[in-house]
Amino acid sequence: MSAAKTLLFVTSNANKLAEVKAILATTGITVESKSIELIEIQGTIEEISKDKARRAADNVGGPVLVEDTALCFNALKGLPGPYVKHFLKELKNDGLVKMLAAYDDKRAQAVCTFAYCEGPGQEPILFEGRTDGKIVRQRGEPTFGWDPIFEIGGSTYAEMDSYQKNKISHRFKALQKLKAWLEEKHGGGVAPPPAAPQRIDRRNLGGHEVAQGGNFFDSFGEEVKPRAINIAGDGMGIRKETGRGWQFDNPN
Ligand SMILES: O=c1nc[nH]c2c1ncn2[C@H]1C[C@H](O)[C@@H](COP(=O)(O)OP(=O)(O)OP(=O)(O)O)O1
Ligand SMILES: [Mg+2]
Repeated sequence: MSAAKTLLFVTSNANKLAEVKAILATTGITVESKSIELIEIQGTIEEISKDKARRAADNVGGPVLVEDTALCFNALKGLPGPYVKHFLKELKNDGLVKMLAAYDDKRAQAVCTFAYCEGPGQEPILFEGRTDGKIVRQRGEPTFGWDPIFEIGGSTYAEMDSYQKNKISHRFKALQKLKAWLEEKHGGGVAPPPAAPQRIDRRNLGGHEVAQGGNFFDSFGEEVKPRAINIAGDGMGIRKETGRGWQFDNPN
């Protein structure tokens, strides 16, 4: 069976989903989603992504796409890497910055690894994207994970609008490879992107879309309840219920 033009992206992260949808919006590939918090093993980035894909395929009983993101500090030989989620949860961005205080080398790599698995028992295929940057003190809106501390070309990811980030990001680069592979599989059947890419504000995650899959979690381990709400009458947003009350953002 050939790869489908509709992908079922299994993730618990609403921000990832929003970026994947934005990046693939003009390609003719439809992204459906299911929110499952998959067990993540210890190992290399590749081993973790493949295992995640197998678990997701077993869970849904069909073709799935998953993704694992790592943030690799040069001075720390690639750590925290795929374990960055736990570091971020406990130490926050400020603590991640402090981890490099003893080192002059602030270089880091953002690594995105998509794993596509055709179904239970099938070998997952990997598509990896890497973006070089450096770790700086927080700048920009803390909308998505470690975006405020990852700087490239003078701006942190968090200081860029979604269009800028999605042009250079680790996720974009990985999806380019996935797209090329799908095009090959379909013999050119996937539509090429139109000239002008769609501009999507990644702070407005589209409550309707992300709400379909179930529950999402942020990097701090708190459940995010996507709701369709209208902020100032000009967009959709996410309403986040935390122990501290309601917030209108989703920082994971
Ligand atoms: O572009 C990004 N910019 C900033 N932060 C990011 C990005 N992409 C992932 N992140 C954060 C989310 C999580 O704290 C960790 C990856 O962990 P990771 O296991 O891949 O994500 P997750 O558990 O939130 O979702 P999933 O259900 O797809 O595994 O880095
Ligand atoms: Mg995860």
